[in-house]
Amino acid sequence: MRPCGPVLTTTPDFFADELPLAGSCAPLGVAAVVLRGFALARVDVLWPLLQAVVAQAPFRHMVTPGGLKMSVPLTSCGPLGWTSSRAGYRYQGADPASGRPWPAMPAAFAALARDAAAEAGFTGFAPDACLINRYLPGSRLALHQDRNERDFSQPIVSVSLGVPAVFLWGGLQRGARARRVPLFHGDVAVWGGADRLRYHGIAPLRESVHPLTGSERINLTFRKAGPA
Ligand SMILES: O=C(O)CCC(=O)C(=O)O
Ligand SMILES: [Fe+2]
Repeated sequence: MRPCGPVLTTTPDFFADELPLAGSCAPLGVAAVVLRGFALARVDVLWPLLQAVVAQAPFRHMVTPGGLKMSVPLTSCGPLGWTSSRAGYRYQGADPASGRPWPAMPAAFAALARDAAAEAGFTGFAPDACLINRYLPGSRLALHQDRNERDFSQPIVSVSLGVPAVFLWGGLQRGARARRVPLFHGDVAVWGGADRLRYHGIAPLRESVHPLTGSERINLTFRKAGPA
């Protein structure tokens, strides 16, 4: 992993501080890092590809196994898509809303995930799932582990677009105190190895405006979900 500077623990004024951070890197753990602005130079390519994915598989609110409507609507691309329902959390090859396969993962998405993983020390990352979350002001994601994947030797690569958010970075136990780490447009968080099962979440999104996404934050989470 490349050398990392100190973690930014306060939220600076949005956007004014975004560009100076680009290219720096903030350690989250022994095998976890935020690569500041890693995706920025690729956004012009990623954004229209994302619109095409969402046109085929629109965002939808899923229901938790406990019967609650999730506050963050989501969709997926790639061979496998993460789903939640009364029956539990699982990866599926078809979009339950349409019965059709999820849209293909654009090559530029997979390349970004591979390159960010390599930058963080995980070479050869080949995601088979890209979960896409859409946050509106007030949307949040409760602390959770990403643990529906088969192979925990593979990292998680998480790309932030649009309005900044506060990433809650916890421990290996649910009760551990979570650090608050701001994530900006273009930042890529990567966690694996000893940090692969760290609890994490997103604090309620603040009201803000970004030139690309308006009041929204979009997150792309790349995983290797299926068998090797
Ligand atoms: O939106 C984020 O940055 C995190 C998303 C996440 O943890 C998930 O979808 O499992
Ligand atoms: Fe997660």
